[in-house]
Amino acid sequence: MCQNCPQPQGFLAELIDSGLLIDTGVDGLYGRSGLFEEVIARFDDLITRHGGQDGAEIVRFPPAMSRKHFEKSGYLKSFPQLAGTVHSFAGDERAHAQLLHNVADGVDWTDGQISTEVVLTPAACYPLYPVVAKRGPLKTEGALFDLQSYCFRHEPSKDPARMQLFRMREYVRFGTPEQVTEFRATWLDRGQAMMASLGVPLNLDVANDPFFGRAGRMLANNQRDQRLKFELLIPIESEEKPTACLSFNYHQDHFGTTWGIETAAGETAHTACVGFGMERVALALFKHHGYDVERWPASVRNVLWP
Ligand SMILES: Nc1ncnc2c1ncn2[C@@H]1O[C@H](COP(=O)(O)OP(=O)(O)OP(=O)(O)O)[C@@H](O)[C@H]1O
Ligand SMILES: [Zn+2]
Repeated sequence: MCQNCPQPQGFLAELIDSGLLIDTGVDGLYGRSGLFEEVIARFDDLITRHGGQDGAEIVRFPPAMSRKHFEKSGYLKSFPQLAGTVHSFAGDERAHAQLLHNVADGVDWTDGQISTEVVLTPAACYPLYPVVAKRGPLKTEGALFDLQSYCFRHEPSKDPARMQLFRMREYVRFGTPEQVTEFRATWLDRGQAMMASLGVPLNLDVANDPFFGRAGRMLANNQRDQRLKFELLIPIESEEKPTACLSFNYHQDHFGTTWGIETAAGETAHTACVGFGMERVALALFKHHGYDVERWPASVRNVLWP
């Protein structure tokens, strides 16, 4: 073991010692144990038990998306600091020899890399909008989707709840402003009831996204003032700064305009989503109920293992 490298501390160290998370040497990039995955699967099932009756269309994308779609989505305007792009080698044999030299010398070997047609998915719903746009105008009842994906965000941290690669389950609603705000109101109630049944302390608050730069601060203020984003917070790494485990976002016509998605009446569609941070919820359960799931409160076990 590296003697001079800082070793994980606090909750992260406990998670690694207990074997639930597996250290890779990169902050925010962890392997998961079978037990950790079992808890994720049980929570995934709980979400379906709360939302499955709404008739959402289930869609799963791999954890990468079209670079063209990503560019058009506007993500780089708001969050250039979080984006992860996929590059690849495309040189000749000389360039290959140079690359191997650079690797051996421990110097940057990536300058010859060229961008591929894929980038890493930043939020589970991003690959969906162009697909919905391509289908043409929505039906009168709008549309509802059930998504889950690994997502990448370049925000390396020692906080185990802030990962670089994590799973997000989402329900995404498309329709008129009334349809979409009703969906969000329903999930604000449901999400709180669902998490309360897991016996963890929670608190709902208005929030904003970490928009980049000076223009971003205005966007963030506007998002807060208009109450477009709510987060269900649970203390994980810190009591003072609880962690967003569920997010409820009303995008207004942002994605409808970006992608040209129309309602049945020919208006620009509004969208909203509820996002569940799968790893964050699992971490919250281990934090508040301990590492031995056999000893979790019976009420919580009954909810997860009905
Ligand atoms: N770095 C991360 N690691 C693990 N889960 C995350 C991370 N970022 C977001 N999530 C989860 O995905 C959900 C939806 O993402 P969203 O963009 O709304 O989060 P966020 O507002 O960026 O979170 P935060 O404010 O903590 O950065 C969040 O509610 C959270 O549970
Ligand atoms: Zn974030």
